[in-house]
Amino acid sequence: MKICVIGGGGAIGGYLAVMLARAGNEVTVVARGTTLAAVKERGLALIMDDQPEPLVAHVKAVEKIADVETPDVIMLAVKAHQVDPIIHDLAAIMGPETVLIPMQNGIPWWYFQKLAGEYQDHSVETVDAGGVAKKAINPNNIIGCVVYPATFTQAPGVIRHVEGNRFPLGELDGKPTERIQKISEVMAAAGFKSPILEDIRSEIWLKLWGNMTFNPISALTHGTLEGICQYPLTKELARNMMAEAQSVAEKLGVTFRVDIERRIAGAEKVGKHKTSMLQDLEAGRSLEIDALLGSAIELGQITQTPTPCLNAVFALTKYLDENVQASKGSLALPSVSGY
Ligand SMILES: NC(=O)C1=CN([C@@H]2O[C@H](COP(=O)(O)OP(=O)(O)OC[C@H]3O[C@@H](n4cnc5c(N)ncnc54)[C@H](OP(=O)(O)O)[C@@H]3O)[C@@H](O)[C@H]2O)C=CC1
Ligand SMILES: CC(C)(CO)C(=O)C(=O)O
Repeated sequence: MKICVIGGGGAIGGYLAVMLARAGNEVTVVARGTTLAAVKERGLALIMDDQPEPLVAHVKAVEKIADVETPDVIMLAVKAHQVDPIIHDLAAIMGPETVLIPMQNGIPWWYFQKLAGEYQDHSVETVDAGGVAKKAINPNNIIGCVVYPATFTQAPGVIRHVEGNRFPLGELDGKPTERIQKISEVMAAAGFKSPILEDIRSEIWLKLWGNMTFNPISALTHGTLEGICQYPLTKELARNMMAEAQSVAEKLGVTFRVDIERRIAGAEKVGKHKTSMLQDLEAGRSLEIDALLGSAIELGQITQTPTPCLNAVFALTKYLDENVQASKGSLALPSVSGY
C-alpha cells in the first residue's frame, strides 16, 4: 500500500512509518528541520524493548506535502494545532479514493460529520476555527482512528516505543467497508492491532478521558501517569473531570465500555510515563490544550452541561502555555526523570 505519513518523523508518525515500511508498504514521510535531515541521512529508527537492535527503515522523506505522489492512505500524525496550516496542501495531494486517517488525540474536526441527529455537521471551533478543515476535506475520504500507544522522540529521527500497539479504526458512519477492512489488515501485517469499530466516537471519548485529565494535570504538576493516579488529590481531580466529560459525551449518544475507576487503573499501569503534553512543556513547545480539553468544554457548552473542573484546569493550563510561549520556552522546567 502507498502510505504517506505527515509528521512521519514524530513520536507516533515515526512509529507507524517504521513498522509499515518494514512490512513492505511504500512509505513516504513528510518531515522538517533536523528530523528531515536525520531521516534522509540515516533513515528512521525505532527502539523497542523487545528488540535487541533499533528497527531502521529507509523511507522516502520530503519536506513539502506537494512533493508526495497521491497515496492510497495518508496518516496525519502532527499535533492537533499543526493541522490547520497544512490542510489545504494535504487536500491537494488527495485523489478521489485516498483515505485520510487523522491521528490526533482529542475531539477531531470531523466529529459531527456523517453523524445523524441534532448536531449533524456542527463545526468543532476549538480544533477547526471557521470549519476550515471541514470544508477542505470530503468526509467520505476520512477514516477515524484512536491512537493508544505511547511513544516519544529520543533524538531527531529516533523514536522510542513505550507501550501499546492498538490503533482502532472506524468509518464515520460505522459501516464495515472493504477499504477499512484492507487498512486494518495492512496495520495487522505491520504488527499493530486495528480492530474495526462501529462507533469510533465512543472510543475517541474513552481515550480522551485520559488525555483531557492526565495530560494537563501532568503539565501543571510534572507528575507521571503513575504518580498522578497514585496521589489521592490528583486522582480525585481526574475522577471529577472524567465525570463531567461523561455527562457531556452521554448527551451526544456516547457509551463508555469501562467505568472511570478502570480507566484510571489503566493509566496507572502505564507507569512512570510522561504524557505527550508534559514532554511538550519541557521542550518549550505549544500544548495541545484546545483539542484535549477546550473541545470537551465546547461540547459541554453546546449540550448545556456544566464543566467546572474542566474549565478550571483549562484556564490554568492555557495560562501556563501562554507564559511558556511568551518566554520562548525559558519557563519550561527541566526534565524530572528519564526521558
Ligand atoms: N506521543 C504519544 O505517545 C501519543 C501521541 N498521540 C497524539 O498523536 C498526535 C501526534 O503526536 P506526537 O507524535 O507525540 O507529536 P510529535 O510532535 O512527536 O510529532 C509531530 C511531528 O510532526 C511534525 N510536523 C508538524 N507540522 C509539520 C509540517 N507542517 N511539516 C512537516 N512536519 C511537521 C513535527 O515537526 P516539529 O517537531 O518540527 O514540529 C513532529 O516531528 C498528537 O495529537 C498526540 O496527542 C496519541 C497517543 C500517544
Ligand atoms: C500517555 C498517553 C499514551 C495516554 O495518556 C497519551 O496519549 C499522551 O501522552 O498523549
